[in-house]
Amino acid sequence: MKVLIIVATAGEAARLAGVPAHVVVCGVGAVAAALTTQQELMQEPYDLAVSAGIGGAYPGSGLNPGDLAVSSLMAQADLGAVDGLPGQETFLSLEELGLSVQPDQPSDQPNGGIFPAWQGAQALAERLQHSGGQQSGLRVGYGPALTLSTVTGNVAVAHALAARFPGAMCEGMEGAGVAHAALRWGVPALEIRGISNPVGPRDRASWKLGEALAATRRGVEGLLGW
Ligand SMILES: O=C(O)c1cccc(C(=O)CC[C@H]2O[C@@H](n3cnc4c(=O)[nH]cnc43)[C@H](O)[C@@H]2O)c1
Repeated sequence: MKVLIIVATAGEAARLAGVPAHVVVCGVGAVAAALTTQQELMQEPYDLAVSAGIGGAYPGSGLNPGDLAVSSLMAQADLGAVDGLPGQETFLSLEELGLSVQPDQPSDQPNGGIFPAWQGAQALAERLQHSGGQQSGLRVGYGPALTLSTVTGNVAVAHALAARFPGAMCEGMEGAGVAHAALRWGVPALEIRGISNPVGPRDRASWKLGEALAATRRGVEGLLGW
């Protein structure tokens, strides 16, 4: 299987050195990720496009820093509108607004920026949990991977996002961009995130970057059968 791996930063790419896949650094954010994915898919055919790197774990995911999240879907979770008075705001998704990221979709089936993951994702998560996980204590979660342009910085918003996406595992800033570009090329997509921090109040000093990067590599190696 020929795999394209998109990471946001050079530090994330360095920790994937030597893996048998094409690893590309896109910069931070879904737009950067989509543009880079598109550019790579235009140049060569791939069987799978993967958004990989560090990420936050949602409350209720059961994941802690150093664990691993494998996506069941990639969602651009902040696409929509906020309605209502201050303190009583509700979020309206693109689907609720009758809008779509795919202009060719029938108007009664809008795509609100939610992209299903590669069909092998769940089996990968189970395999990683049962093989590597048992030896090293690595916990592997399988569920929605949310993409946001602004990192979530408080518990209330973290819970609201987790309520909108039941079973939400992780938050990053690129996954839906990779998935959106891949969809346009008919290439399956997947997101793999090593957990660096809980989603919520910003406490950058406590992030477990080394452990998160190691978990990301474990996930990528498991995917590539390496
Ligand atoms: O200093 C900060 O507040 C800060 C906030 C977000 C990310 C960073 C980075 O240095 C890494 C950028 C990279 O990290 C991913 N990431 C990691 N944790 C989260 C999160 O809780 N929510 C969203 N994104 C996260 C993201 O994909 C970026 O590419 C520093």
